[in-house]
Amino acid sequence: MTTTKSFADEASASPNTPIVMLEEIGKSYGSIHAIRGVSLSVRQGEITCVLGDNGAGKSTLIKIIAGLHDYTSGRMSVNGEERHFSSPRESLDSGIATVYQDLALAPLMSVWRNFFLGNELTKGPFRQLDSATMKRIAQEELAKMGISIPNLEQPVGKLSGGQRQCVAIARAIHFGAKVLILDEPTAALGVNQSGVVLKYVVKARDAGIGVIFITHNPHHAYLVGNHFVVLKLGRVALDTHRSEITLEQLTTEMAGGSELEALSHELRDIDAEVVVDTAVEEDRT
Ligand SMILES: Nc1ncnc2c1ncn2[C@@H]1O[C@H](COP(=O)(O)OP(=O)(O)OP(=O)(O)O)[C@@H](O)[C@H]1O
Repeated sequence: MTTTKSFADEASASPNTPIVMLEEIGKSYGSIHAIRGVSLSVRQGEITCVLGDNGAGKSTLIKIIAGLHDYTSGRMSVNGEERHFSSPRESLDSGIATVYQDLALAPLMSVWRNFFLGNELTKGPFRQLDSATMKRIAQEELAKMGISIPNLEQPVGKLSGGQRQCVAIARAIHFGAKVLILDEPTAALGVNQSGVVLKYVVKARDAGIGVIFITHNPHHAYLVGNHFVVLKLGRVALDTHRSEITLEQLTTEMAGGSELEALSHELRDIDAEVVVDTAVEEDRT
């Protein structure tokens, strides 16, 4: 299916209607079920955090929404319309921008060139690059997000990891993203840099974007999230609103939650058996 509607056409959608909705989505690779029965809603001006350990199915979920893989069961709708993306371009044209951990930036190119990478502005009959306008817009857009990069001529590779994430987020918003998928944006960053990125994630939300924040860090998720979905072995283990969970509960859930509790019971039982066995041994002697 290749309907490519601009999100500008969807301005009348109610803020409470999910922009992207996954219902019981599943994806199998042959006999391997990467995810099963996953439901998720992304709403305007909300941050939905998707948490999960390695192999939980986070990447698979991103790939489906970003148009890299089709799903094999369930239903995905964008603005109420069922969609099966067959390319990343289709997802992007539907207003969904994905910022990957390894960022699609060209490290040796200047910050402003990276900002317009693939969307360059031209002028005149010979379509020369309109560098002056691109620099001005990049400066304005970054300033709007509160991102201060004094020299936009410097190669983007010279920026800190956090600044690079911020440039990628600002770029996605400028080019009309209504949904922003952030793939572990703080995974490779220290505390300060993570803080900078989380601030811009909140700014994106406040600009009315629906954010999907993929992370394995419950502390980062809880700082910014409105909604939390924990994936385990490809299934939803927890789906809850911020008002219904504390950071401690979220952290416990991520650390293994009920499995840890079951394990501690088992260990206690083993302990008790050892005590009984020892007592019996002592009685015999
Ligand atoms: N192309 C594939 N072919 C076969 N199995 C796959 C494929 N991609 C993912 N899987 C399996 O699906 C499950 C979910 O993987 P996925 O990469 O989505 O998890 P993840 O939460 O993103 O993990 P990580 O944080 O380690 O990247 C895993 O068991 C994985 O081995």
